[in-house]
Amino acid sequence: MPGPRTLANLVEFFCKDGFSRIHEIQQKHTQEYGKIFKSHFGPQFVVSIADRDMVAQVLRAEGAVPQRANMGSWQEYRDLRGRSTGLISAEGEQWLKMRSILRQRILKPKDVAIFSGEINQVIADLIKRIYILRSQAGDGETVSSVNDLFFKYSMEGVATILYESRLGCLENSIPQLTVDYIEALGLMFSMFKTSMYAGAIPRWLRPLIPKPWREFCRSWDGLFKFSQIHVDNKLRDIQCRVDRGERVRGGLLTYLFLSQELTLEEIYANMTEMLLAGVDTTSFTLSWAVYLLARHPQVQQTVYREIVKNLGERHVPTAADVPKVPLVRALLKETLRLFPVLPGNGRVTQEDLVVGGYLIPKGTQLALCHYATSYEDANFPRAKEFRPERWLRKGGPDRVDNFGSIPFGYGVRSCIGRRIAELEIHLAVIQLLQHFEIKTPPWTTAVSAKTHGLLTPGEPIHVRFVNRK
Ligand code: HEM
Repeated sequence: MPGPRTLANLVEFFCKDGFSRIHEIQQKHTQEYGKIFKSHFGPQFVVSIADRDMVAQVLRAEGAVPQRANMGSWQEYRDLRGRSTGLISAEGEQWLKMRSILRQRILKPKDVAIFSGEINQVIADLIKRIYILRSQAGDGETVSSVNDLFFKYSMEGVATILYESRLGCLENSIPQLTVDYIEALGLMFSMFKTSMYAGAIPRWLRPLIPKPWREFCRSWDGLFKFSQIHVDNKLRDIQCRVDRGERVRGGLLTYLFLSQELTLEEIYANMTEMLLAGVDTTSFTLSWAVYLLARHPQVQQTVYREIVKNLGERHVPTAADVPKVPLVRALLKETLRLFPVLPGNGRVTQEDLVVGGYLIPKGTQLALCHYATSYEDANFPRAKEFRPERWLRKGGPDRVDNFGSIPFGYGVRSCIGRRIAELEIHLAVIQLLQHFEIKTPPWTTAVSAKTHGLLTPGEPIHVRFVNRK
């Protein structure tokens, strides 16, 4: 099997900061070595697959308990601190148990549709915040770095559903606990790269290169601490109500606490990992969606017209309204095709497999190159262009069997927070367009993507929010 030489790969990643260009390297390697190629990352051997049909073959063949990657370093941290694993880090029976409990509460659209009201309250705060930020700008319209704003929105939105409580991220003065949390999350975000180093550097080298592992542990400490405080606060509240003999109803956390299907440590771990998985992913996607709308006024106008026609200028939408505006859904799909938050995903083969004519032994780490397949003209005609309407056509790319763009993954191990993210983004896009015409300030240039664990906007995105006439 062809592939880059080990030394070339090490130089590319560790000396030329290939970690921030993983998406481009995927495309480059695909052009150089074909749609299936091998690479070495430190001690890790990886087979990369950048072909839609081969990706489909691998994912369709997976069993009841797929493994995404070697989570040794995550597991080691949890053992060190006596913590449980959550959905992302757990494997085998432990994962299966937690997944089957959590999937019953948040995986179906109707499970999260009930949170429309809570999310709309967060959106009302987001819009208030936009008015405040705009009024502070020289032109009275520009919000600098919507990345920051949407980060706060996503965090508030996810936390509202996960912790059943508000954090105050969109307030003028953010509570200290939340500030600490944002810091912990920032640390966690910077951890992605550290995490790769921590995983790639063998244990015996740690005394010589201690920083990645130390930072890795420090960021996890911060994340667990934040989550635990919020979970404990909510659980105390629930317990008081139970003690008072009240009939307690609530969302996910209330259910998990009262049903006792998960241990307290498992609840902490899952809340921590879901928050980790849910904030940046959603905020980057919303930032890109708004960026694309600003740069494509014609598309924006078409989406806006559909909203006004089918929902009205001021109607506050709920999840039930989203199917009435198919272009909004198409916008999200097209945004995630052009900027898949996870530019690549992984699977460890559970059986020997023959893919692309090669025998891949059981236990091999596969890298599924979603970024590369998303930009292939054969999968998506004029793939570089932003054309949300491509997702509307019958028989178009939005087929269940199109593995060219699967931004939430596929199968039993796919993203469990998909419906939460969609709800947050769909409702926010509708209301933002109802309130504002979204434009780019004349002084801004194109923003490119970089990989930072996730595919993120490489620079701040500045946007003008112009009042609708
Ligand atoms: C636009 C937003 C999001 C995108 C693009 C995204 C994408 C993904 C992808 C690609 C995976 C891997 C799936 C696979 O291996 O097949 C994943 C897993 C996961 N996501 Fe998301 N995600 C998003 C938002 C969220 C949110 C809001 C949450 C939680 C509230 C969340 C929680 C998780 C968890 C816990 C996993 C691991 C599932 C498991 O291993 O069983 N994600 N996500």
